[in-house]
Amino acid sequence: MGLNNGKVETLMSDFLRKSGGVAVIDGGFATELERHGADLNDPLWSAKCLLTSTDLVRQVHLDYLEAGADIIITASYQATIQGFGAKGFSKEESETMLKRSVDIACEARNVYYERCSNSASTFTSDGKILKNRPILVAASVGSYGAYLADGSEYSGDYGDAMDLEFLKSFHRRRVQVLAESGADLIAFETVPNKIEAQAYAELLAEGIKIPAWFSFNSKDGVNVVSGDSLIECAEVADSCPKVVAVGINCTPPRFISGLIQSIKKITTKPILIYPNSGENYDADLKQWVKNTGVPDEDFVSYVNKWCEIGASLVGGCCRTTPNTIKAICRTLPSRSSYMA
Ligand code: MET
Ligand SMILES: [Zn+2]
Repeated sequence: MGLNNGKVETLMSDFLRKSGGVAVIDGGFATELERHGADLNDPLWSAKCLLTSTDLVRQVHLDYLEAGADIIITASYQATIQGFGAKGFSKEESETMLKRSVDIACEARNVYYERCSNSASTFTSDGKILKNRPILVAASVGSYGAYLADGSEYSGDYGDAMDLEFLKSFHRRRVQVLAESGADLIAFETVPNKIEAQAYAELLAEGIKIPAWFSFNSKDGVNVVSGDSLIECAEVADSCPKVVAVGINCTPPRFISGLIQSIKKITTKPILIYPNSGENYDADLKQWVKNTGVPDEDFVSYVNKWCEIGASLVGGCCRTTPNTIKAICRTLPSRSSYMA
């Protein structure tokens, strides 16, 4: 076992200890860019802003840090070499764009640390949190379904012909580039099925030098969106030494407690959760629509319960905002010490 392995495996436990046991992940990234006027109706979705609006990308990262997030997730969710290629970019240019997503997040972290050291208090009059603390940059990898940009990250249905080698070769170079980019870890987000989890696990074993988290999505509170067993998906993550946290994102808040209970039966790794606002994505309309089922009242009121039953990383996904993250920080006992 090389030097790096030791560091890889303890990154998250060290970070959580320094963060007081619970760490805060940022909130919706793409939907926050949209709230600021970005038009993401494009196969690249949020990654389009890596081409057109890098200042806005940096600003949204900074807004989340100032709202109290300890982990910021890069704009690379839908950034793929194949997706950039379809727009006429060369392989080299596409790789530069992937690296840029990490550079921008690291720049935001540097600006934030500067603001912290120049500020007399940790809580400014306009409600910003300027507290020097460990901050991680997580390089986002969205699924093959996200690249397809047809909503299939919410169906997980890649057809019967899909195979593991295809998915591995689809993601391989992207994962290698992000792993060498200066990010602290890779966030495999919104993983919709078991075969994609297996592909990621096998890619990590190909000499990737940074750790990763696996975060699945569910639309029934029992299985992942494809209908594959969440337990089996989480077992894939659990068996992978470089995976330092397992959990759920972009899933309605009302399902989260049950999903945490399932995951904790099969792993002792830290559990992460960052639900969406409880609305559903309509792939045809390309819009988030209110669901007609059980209402998801302000999910912040559930956060301490989720931590009591086993979550140690909490944030928000689509349609959540810096205000959501601020409210999460305010409600966590370990964080309220430096909140006004
Ligand atoms: N980190 C990504 C974002 O917030 C996750 C999207 S889930 C569809 O944009
Ligand atoms: Zn989401």
